[in-house]
This record gives sequence, structure tokens and C-alpha cells, in this order.
Amino acid sequence: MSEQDHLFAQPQAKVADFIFNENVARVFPDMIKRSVPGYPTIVENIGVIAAQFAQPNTVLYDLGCSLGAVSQSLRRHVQCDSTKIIAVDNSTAMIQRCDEYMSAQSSMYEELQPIEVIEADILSLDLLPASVVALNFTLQFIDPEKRLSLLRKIHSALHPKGALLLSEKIRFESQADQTLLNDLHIAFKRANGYSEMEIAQKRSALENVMMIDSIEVHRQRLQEAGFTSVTPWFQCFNFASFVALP
Ligand SMILES: Nc1ncnc2c1ncn2[C@@H]1O[C@H](C[S@+](CC[C@H]([NH3+])C(=O)[O-])CC(=O)[O-])[C@@H](O)[C@H]1O
Ligand SMILES: O=C(O)C(=O)Cc1ccccc1
Repeated sequence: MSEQDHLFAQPQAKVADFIFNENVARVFPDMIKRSVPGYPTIVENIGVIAAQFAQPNTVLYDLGCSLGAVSQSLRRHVQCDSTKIIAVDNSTAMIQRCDEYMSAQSSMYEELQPIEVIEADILSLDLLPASVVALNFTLQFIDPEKRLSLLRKIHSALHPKGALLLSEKIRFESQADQTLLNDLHIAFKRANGYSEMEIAQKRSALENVMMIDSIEVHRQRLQEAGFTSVTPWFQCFNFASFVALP
């Protein structure tokens, strides 16, 4: 079991930019569950959706895998011949723990899908032919100017019957919607035990690091990258998940 997240509980003179370091990795399962409404539902159903798109002799990518929650869901749900999961993250703290969890699982259950855990920047990674690519709350941490070329690279690697599974925090073009859904997200955090101080300091830590797009911007960019359909399959407050088809 992971520790409870108290990273922003004490007042800080100057809140530093958020980074995925050892302190974050240690509390990450607790942090993401209490911060992202719908996270357990999204992770579980990415496995269910992936099972519909997985093709033999292809890779299933978990890009920005953190501790590998999506990879574990893929392992639970996808039973397709000769597929391999590749989980990638550029945070040393995350990838080391992810590798430990996955290796422990692999040695306990021999029938599990093979998995490779790689420490790398997904922007400079060459992709093998893939049928499923999951970007579960990862694109929002990529420099906005580099998002289109990343999506183009993913589109080029995708099997015609494959899918990109994209989850993101989203902003709303209507100010009324933005205010309502942002307030509801804050209420969700409060209901999960975060104080006003924790909520405010984390918001400030994320300000320069996590750039949020609207559904319309995502749709447009995905189309420009070559995707022919973009279907939202889940939304809870200002968090959404999409299936994009090549
Ligand atoms: N350029 C990059 N290359 C590789 N990894 C990156 C890069 N930029 C950021 N990351 C990694 O993307 C992950 C984003 S968290 C994903 C949750 C996970 N998918 C989950 O389903 O639990 C989302 C969140 O914390 O809101 C972090 O582990 C970063 O190190
Ligand atoms: O906490 C938030 O406000 C978020 O938007 C999501 C999040 C979750 C975990 C790490 C970074 C951001």
C-alpha cells in the first residue's frame, strides 16, 4: 500500500514547479485517486477497451506509465496472441518502482503478457508497430508545441484496427462551464480530505507544468495528426477519456 499524500499540507514560502520525483512516486497511487475523479474507472476500462483493439504481433504502449496502473489493467484484460506491453516514463523514481511491481507480478504469474519497462522521453522514442497506445493523463505534461508531432508519430505506428486511448484534464470554452466543473473538481478534492492549503499550493505547483486543452482543441489536433474519429467514452467533471481511431 502506498503512503498518504501530504506533499502540499505545510505552507511553503515559494511553491516550486511540480516534478515527478521520489516524493511524488512514493504517494502517487493515493494522490491520483484522491485528485482525479473517475481515475479507477478509467484505468479499469482502458483494459476493457484495449481488448477490443489489440491485434496479434503488435505492441500495446503505456506512455507516461508512472507506476504502471494502465499496464496492469492491460495485463488483466487483454488476451491476444503475441502482443507485448511496453511501459515508458522519463521519471527515474516512477520507472524504478514500476519495474519492481511488474517484475514481481511476472514472476508470480507465468501466464501474464510480457512487459518491458523503459525509462525514456516519449518525444524521442521510436515506436514499434502498435495496436493500442494509452496516453493516460500524460499529454497534458507535454510541451503544447510538441503535442501534434507526438500524435503524428503515434498515428504512424498504429495498426489500422488499433486505437489511441487518451485521457486528459480538460478546460471548457464556456466560462460558465469552466467555473462550474473546476469548482466541482475542487469539491471532489475537499471530499477526499485535501485542505484548502493543499489544493491551492498544488494548483500553483502545476500552473507552469500542466497545460490543459479543451475537447475542441484535442479533437482538432487529433484530426490534424490523422485520426479519423475521436469519441469521448468517459467524463467526470473536468476529466475526460477518448478513443481515437486511425
Ligand atoms: N516526455 C515524457 N516522456 C515520458 N514520460 C513523461 C513525459 N512527460 C511526462 N511524463 C510522465 O507522465 C506521467 C504523468 S502521470 C500518468 C499517470 C499514469 N498514466 C496512470 O495511469 O497512472 C499523470 C498525472 O500525474 O496526472 C508522469 O509519470 C511523468 O513522469
Ligand atoms: O491534482 C490535480 O489538480 C490534477 O489536476 C491532477 C494531477 C494528479 C496527480 C498529479 C498531478 C496532477
